[in-house]
Amino acid sequence: MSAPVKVAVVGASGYSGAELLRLLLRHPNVELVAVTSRSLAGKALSKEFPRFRGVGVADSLTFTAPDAAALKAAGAEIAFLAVPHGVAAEYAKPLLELGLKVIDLSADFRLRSPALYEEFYGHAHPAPELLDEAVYALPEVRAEQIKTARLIACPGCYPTSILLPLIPLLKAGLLADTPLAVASMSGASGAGRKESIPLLFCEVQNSVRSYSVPVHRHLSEIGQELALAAGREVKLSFVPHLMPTHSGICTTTFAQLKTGVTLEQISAALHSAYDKAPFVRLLGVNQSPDTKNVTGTNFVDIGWSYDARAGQLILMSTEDNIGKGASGQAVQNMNLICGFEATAGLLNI
Ligand SMILES: NC(=O)C1=CN([C@@H]2O[C@H](COP(=O)(O)OP(=O)(O)OC[C@H]3O[C@@H](n4cnc5c(N)ncnc54)[C@H](OP(=O)(O)O)[C@@H]3O)[C@@H](O)[C@H]2O)C=CC1
Ligand SMILES: CC(=O)N[C@@H](CCC(=O)OP(=O)(O)O)C(=O)O
Repeated sequence: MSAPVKVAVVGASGYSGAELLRLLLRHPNVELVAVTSRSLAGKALSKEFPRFRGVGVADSLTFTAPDAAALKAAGAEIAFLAVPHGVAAEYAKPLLELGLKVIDLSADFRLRSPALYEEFYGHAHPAPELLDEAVYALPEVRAEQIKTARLIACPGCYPTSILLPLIPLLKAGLLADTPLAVASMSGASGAGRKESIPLLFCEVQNSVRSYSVPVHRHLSEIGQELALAAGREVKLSFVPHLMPTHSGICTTTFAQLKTGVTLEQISAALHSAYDKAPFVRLLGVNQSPDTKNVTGTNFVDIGWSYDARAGQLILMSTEDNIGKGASGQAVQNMNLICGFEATAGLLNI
């Protein structure tokens, strides 16, 4: 067996960072060499996350302050960036210059257009010169480009659940050119591990609420990727909701079929796209996916239905926001870059 790849996690104290640690500590082809956090620098990893005690190298790792040169000196070949957008680009630049590959979980390299980034993120792009080479890394859609990339932009959590059912249908030209409507619900870990009154247990429990209407920043990347799939602009409304769970995303999308298109054609397009995709589970017609079946995994479960009375196609998908929606997908991308088994380290259920 070849030597394991040496990896570092920047932002290892956050929710997606900790999920990366969980996956990487048990990955058969990976050696975790550095974990960073500004606030926890100097603290032992297994003191902050006792669940990792005794697992792999966890007991010998201590958080360090994030510094590109130090990660290089630790031997890292790949750096995962699990830090906020706006910040990630600042780390990506020196890491790439030092010869590391970068797998970014933030939104910094997802959009092709710096102007679109500025419109949706409220500040100028910190490293527009890197946008051309970054790959929007949905492994089921862009595997060949991911394999040779040195800068990976992992898709957002909501977008992953929305794009996977829609892309094959748009590519096959099965959907009418009418606006799509999308409603998604996310567990609270989607908002990150930060102090915030609206995210306190007592504020979140027994409550489901929509937010960021009418424009959530994920509309930018969803629109970009749907347009690439359809070869035309695709209009959509998107309403996210916060639900009182730790994690999980449940998405429902309403679309209209082109005249004459049947549900059998929808099923065929989805099966043709995903029958060989190890992390997309097609549940079938009138089958509702459930977040509890994907929590802690890298799976996306997809069901679909047709409401003949309203003339609406209904696409239903579930995933774990920090699994397939973030850290699982990031590891799936690493597996592609490194030529590992597609499922290496990811077949936890
Ligand atoms: N949570 C989720 O479901 C998903 C998250 N993402 C993306 O992943 C990234 C991380 O998200 P999440 O894990 O939720 O965030 P958290 O708030 O839970 O964690 C953020 C991490 O980044 C570190 N950090 C914060 N500011 C800086 C800074 N200026 N420089 C260096 N490190 C910093 C924090 O540690 P410290 O402050 O100690 O340095 C912490 O380790 C974000 O870009 C997010 O949008 C993507 C998909 C889903
Ligand atoms: C519940 C919740 O608050 N979710 C977050 C999802 C953010 C996220 O993870 O954003 P990226 O995927 O772009 O990195 C939000 O809506 O802002």
